Amino acid sequence: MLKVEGLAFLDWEPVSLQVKTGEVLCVEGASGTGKSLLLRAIADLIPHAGEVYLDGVACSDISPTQWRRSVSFLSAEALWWEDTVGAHFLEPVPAERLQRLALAADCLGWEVTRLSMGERQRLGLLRMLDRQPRVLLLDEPTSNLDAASSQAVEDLLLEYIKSTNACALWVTHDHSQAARVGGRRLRMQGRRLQEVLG
Ligand SMILES: Nc1ncnc2c1ncn2[C@@H]1O[C@H](COP(=O)(O)OP(=O)(O)OP(=O)(O)O)[C@@H](O)[C@H]1O
Repeated sequence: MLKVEGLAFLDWEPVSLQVKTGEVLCVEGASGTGKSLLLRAIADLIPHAGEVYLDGVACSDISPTQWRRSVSFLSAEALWWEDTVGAHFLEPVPAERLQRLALAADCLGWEVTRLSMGERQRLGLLRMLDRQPRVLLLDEPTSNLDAASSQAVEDLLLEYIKSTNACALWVTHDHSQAARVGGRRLRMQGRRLQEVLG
């Protein structure tokens, strides 16, 4: 479904990989090894060589807006550009989703400036799902969350991926999270991406 061929950025070795429908591929590696750069290159947010295909369609053959709507990058620190939370959403957020992530029922009416780091992260995730992406590029999606909130986010993401036939590349520093959510695991080391065996 997602095919990355010879994707090269800065002086990292070219990356080739495939992520199948319904699959979650975890990316681990020490800080500064290039995990975020990899996700940003796949989302076409930074200059790169090589090509990325979604269901056989090359990124270079469609508009950047179309690509990023389908292949969505979630930063650990999501940006907010409107004054209120709700102005960032295209559709009403189901009350059940807010409740699952322990978010207040009225939080869409809040000013963005009042949000805690954890609220920003959980709402950033809901904003991404609001666009119904096919590929989720998740950069430490639970880095600001406590254990219970992290579990709720993992459950929601896995349910979304399964029910919509999406797929994900999931960057995490948490080995237990990688074991819970991922099948295949990859590691960034020495400017190259390697498969973690066993
Ligand atoms: N435009 C750039 N030019 C040169 N180096 C860059 C550029 N952008 C990022 N870097 C460097 O590339 C390296 C990898 O950055 P990246 O954000 O991908 O790391 P990471 O593996 O996601 O780290 P962390 O786990 O700390 O989030 C860092 O040393 C960063 O300073």
